[in-house]
Amino acid sequence: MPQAQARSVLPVVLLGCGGVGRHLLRHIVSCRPLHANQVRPRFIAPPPLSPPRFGGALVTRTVHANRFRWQGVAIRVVGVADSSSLLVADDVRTSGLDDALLTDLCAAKSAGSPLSSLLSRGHCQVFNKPEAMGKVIDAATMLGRTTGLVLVDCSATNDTVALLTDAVSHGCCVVLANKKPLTCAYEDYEKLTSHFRQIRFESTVGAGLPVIASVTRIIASGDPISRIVGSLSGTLGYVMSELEDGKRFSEVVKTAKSLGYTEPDPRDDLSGMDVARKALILARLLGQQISMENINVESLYPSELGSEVMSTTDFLESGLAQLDERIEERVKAASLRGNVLRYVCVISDTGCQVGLQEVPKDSALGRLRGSDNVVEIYSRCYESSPLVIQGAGAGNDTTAAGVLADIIDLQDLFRLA
Ligand SMILES: NC(=O)C1=CN([C@@H]2O[C@H](COP(=O)(O)OP(=O)(O)OC[C@H]3O[C@@H](n4cnc5c(N)ncnc54)[C@H](OP(=O)(O)O)[C@@H]3O)[C@@H](O)[C@H]2O)C=CC1
Ligand SMILES: N[C@@H](CC=O)C(=O)O
Repeated sequence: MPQAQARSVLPVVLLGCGGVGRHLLRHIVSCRPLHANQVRPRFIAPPPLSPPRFGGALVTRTVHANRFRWQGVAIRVVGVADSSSLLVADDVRTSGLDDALLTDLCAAKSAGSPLSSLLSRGHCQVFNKPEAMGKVIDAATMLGRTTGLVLVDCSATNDTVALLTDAVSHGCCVVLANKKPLTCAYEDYEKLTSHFRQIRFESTVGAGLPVIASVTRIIASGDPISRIVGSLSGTLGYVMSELEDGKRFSEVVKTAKSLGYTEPDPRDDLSGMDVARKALILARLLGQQISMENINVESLYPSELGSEVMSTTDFLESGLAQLDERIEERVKAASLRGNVLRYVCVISDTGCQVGLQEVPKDSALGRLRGSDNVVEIYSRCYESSPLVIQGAGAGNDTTAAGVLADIIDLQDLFRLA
């Protein structure tokens, strides 16, 4: 029978409360009962055995009862930041933002209100940038040395790299949905991942799909991975399969955005850069010391429609439609040959490429529908029959679920309360 409940408390600071960040907060709140009662055996070293006084059988039972305790987990959200400010609990060492406040925070951000609109609720403070980032470092320094802290990056910016690296060096853990900190300069990547046990980034590739976990396990087993091939963009997968049904490119891209599949600026998807980032994350995991410049990337729009020339809004309102005709022609040409278009990523010892390919309609890639990703991993053990991972590869819900699973996966590094 379980002994008295022991609990790990995981203090969390969330960077970014957009589509993914808000879903994460909702998942944290709704999963509290599940996590509190997590039935996971935890090994507790038994006390040294004294000579049996009451006979062997009794001693054996006592040792077993002591060996396993049942552990629950409590996630304490101590701070939430957006692009301009940080909402933080009054005393991050002892308290978090309560669930009612987190729920209201999600509603306020969805309605476009600033985090400061929640100040009247009490037990929290708001700091605006740049002071806000200093406060995150203060919390990371203090909690990293004592209880531990998980810094969760659900932003879509390069600006968090220094902060995350600093936090890791103070003993904090990091969980990423944001791919940019892992696709920065190689030296920065090395620093950030130098304490590999403290960092999780499953959702950066394939959203909630276990791609990183599978690659990491194969590497750990000494089975050399020779090639990874796949369709790693939920947005481009959705767009390409909708085009087969005769829909207009500009319309399906807007729908993909409304479904939460695209990056904040959909040009990140259409340029191939988002897939290239995923390819770089996987290639670096395989030990390749490469950077973005080493990846061949095919963009689906010309530089005249780039972010240096027009805003995201202008691109969506007028730029996107300029692409309809040329994409439609490519789809039709492929169809005449019995093929469909898929945005394919290939990572091997000889290089990384991401781009549009014609593939047979009845192939594994050709059969993909909607936002599904598919990844084939080839290694010595998986050479003639690759390991295949397939399923929903984008969306706020599944991505946030992947982030939450990563946070929970860190529980063994945290103290029991
Ligand atoms: N959607 C998906 O399917 C998947 C998404 N991801 C990744 O998840 C991340 C989040 O995506 P999504 O939620 O759609 O993006 P959103 O644009 O909806 O949200 C981004 C959030 O980050 C905040 N932010 C911007 N800069 C900073 C900063 N310097 N510090 C703290 N917060 C900041 C924004 O603030 P403000 O509210 O003020 O604008 C916003 O709250 C992205 O990196 C994306 O690539 C990964 C896998 C799948
Ligand atoms: N925009 C991305 C989201 C996940 O990384 C995609 O479409 O795959």
